[in-house]
Amino acid sequence: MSSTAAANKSSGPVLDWAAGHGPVTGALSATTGAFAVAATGAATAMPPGWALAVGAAGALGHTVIGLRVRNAGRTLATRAASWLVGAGWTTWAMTHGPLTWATLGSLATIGVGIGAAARSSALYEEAREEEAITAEQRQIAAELSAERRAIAAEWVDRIQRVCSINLRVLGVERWETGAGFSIDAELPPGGATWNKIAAESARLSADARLPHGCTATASPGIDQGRVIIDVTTVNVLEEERTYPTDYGPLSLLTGIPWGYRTNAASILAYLREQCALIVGPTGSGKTNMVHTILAGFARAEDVLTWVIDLNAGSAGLPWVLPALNGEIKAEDGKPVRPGVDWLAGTYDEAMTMLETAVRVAKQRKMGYQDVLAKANTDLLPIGRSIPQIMLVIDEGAEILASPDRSVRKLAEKILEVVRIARAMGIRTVLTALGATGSVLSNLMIRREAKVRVALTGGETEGMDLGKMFPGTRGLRVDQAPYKGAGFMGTPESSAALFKAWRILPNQIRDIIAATSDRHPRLDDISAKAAGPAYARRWDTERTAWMRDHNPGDDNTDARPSGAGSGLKLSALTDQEAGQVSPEDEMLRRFRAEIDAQFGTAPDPHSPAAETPPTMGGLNLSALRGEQDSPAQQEALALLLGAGREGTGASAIARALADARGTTRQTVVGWLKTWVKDGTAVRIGEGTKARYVHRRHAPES
Ligand SMILES: Nc1ncnc2c1ncn2[C@@H]1O[C@H](COP(=O)(O)OP(=O)(O)OP(=O)(O)O)[C@@H](O)[C@H]1O
Repeated sequence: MSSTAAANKSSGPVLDWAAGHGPVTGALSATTGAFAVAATGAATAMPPGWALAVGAAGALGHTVIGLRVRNAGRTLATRAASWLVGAGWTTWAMTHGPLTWATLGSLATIGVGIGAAARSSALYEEAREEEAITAEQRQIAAELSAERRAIAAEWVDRIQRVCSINLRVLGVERWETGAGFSIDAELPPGGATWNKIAAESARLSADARLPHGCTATASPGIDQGRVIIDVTTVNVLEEERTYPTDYGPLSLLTGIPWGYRTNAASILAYLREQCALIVGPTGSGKTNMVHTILAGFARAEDVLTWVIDLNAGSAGLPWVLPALNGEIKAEDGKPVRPGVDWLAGTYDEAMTMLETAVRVAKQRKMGYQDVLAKANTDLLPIGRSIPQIMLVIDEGAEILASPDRSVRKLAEKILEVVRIARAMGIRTVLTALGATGSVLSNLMIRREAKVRVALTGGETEGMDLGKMFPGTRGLRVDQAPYKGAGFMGTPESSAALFKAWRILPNQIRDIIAATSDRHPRLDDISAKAAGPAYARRWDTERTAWMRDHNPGDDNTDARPSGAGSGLKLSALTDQEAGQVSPEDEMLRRFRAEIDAQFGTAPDPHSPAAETPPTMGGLNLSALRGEQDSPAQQEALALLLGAGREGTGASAIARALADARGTTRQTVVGWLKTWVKDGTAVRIGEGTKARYVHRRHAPES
């Protein structure tokens, strides 16, 4: 660059032949330039032949550049002529003196002439360019429509050959994802239907020599005389796609994404009224799929997820342990809530959960009569204030099919939830290793669980796609020989190939952190029905199995220093480690998290808190039970704040009525529960009866 500049400097003024000029500036520049040369040349007695030489060089220079940028011959001629005319005038003016009327007048005329010629050549150039662009577009369009015409002709021919139906193609559209195209066609008169083509999907795919995993599927068109045929040409199921990292809020009402179709579009599960059944043999990617489902529920603002996993909790634990262990913190440094609302890993806990679900459903039916009447519906309006409970039961189909008597009791409860709770916002997602025959013979499941997934992962044994997706033909297990891939059908989207996103453990942790503040709380009416069984779901003895089953934790003894991969109790001080059992510590920590969100006082049950609290914040730890309903939490705080004097149901209800709308009857229910479980003590009888928190009760 600098060397070019230096070279230019040494060789005098630079002539930029490519410099742009419009018709006016070009003409002005030419005439003023010519006049200046003529005036200077005359004054300095320059030989007039020089002007001609400069003009010839100018004409040559512009012609070369013009050729290089592919100007039209007409433009080249105009420019060269301008230079030559200008040079001729300069030579004449230098010989006769530039300052005469004749020379000046002729110069002005030449200027106007050059301007007009330049304008006309510019217009010509523009028109030429436009014409070239249009021709190019015409060619692209012609090629495209030739391609479309070729596709149309090929498929008309194919469908005639395979299905004996003579279609008239109305349009062919290539997908933006580049993974295939859709054909919109008219069925011939005489009663041909789209199903006939749909039924021949496999034969059509084979005839078209589509790659594995690609299909030609027919679906209804805009009316019954039309058909849409979607043809995938690129196998997106073959690649591994991780769960999209946008963990933004979702709603059950607008659908939860469970994976993607062969055209790379997401597929949504609508579960307000439907239950779901997911079948996948070992190694097909079923656990991964359950995590994808739990991720969607965690992101939803109107869902509380209850998980039953009697298989060592592998489906639920990754959603609980990182939060319980304090391994992850929210952005503001606060502890996070687990990604699921309740996890049952033992038979007893599962039974407790199912019984609670039945109670909640029944209570909702009674307690929300006014809400239903006001909304003029028999479907409970689900939202953040009344969340839907999604009961995810890993290998639930095996529970349903079990001959074991005690397991049958669980099965009966599952079926009861499925049967009674649709309107009241409790739905189930059952997974199955393969016992679909016996499960699908159950009328209740057939009727209520219409969101269905069959993960094949290349497994052909025991896969009865016909039973899973009745009425859908042309699905073959070998079309999806990849882990995490299979078929999914919902009432809104007919059964077709799909793949679940791969979700990695660090994504699960990120989702727990990102959604911690988003989870709803169980509404008061449901929380009341759920009672202590729900409120104490994270109690030590009830969560002990999580520690026992923690992967890699082969020594289930207390491990206070947090060594190894078991529950990490690293937050324990040395002193506490010596005195507190790991179970109590886990409970203490979890309560501390709740306290961190709602109060400030230490847990009186931990050794460090034997001295009375010095601060007067909410102390939910003191209540030995996580109370999820905010109204209930406030009621407990009022009880605690009432000290030795105690308080009564009316006083608590009065305090809560405005902000929470809590009735006296509800408070009476809570007080009874607290007396029963030892949280509160009832003192006095009749009108003098009052309730005192056990910390302030006379005997303590
Ligand atoms: N959607 C997916 N995309 C890509 N790979 C997947 C997907 N799902 C699962 N895999 C792969 O398959 C392996 C097995 O998945 P997963 O553990 O979910 O299967 P599973 O059916 O639950 O098997 P098991 O019953 O043995 O636990 C995973 O480790 C992963 O490598």
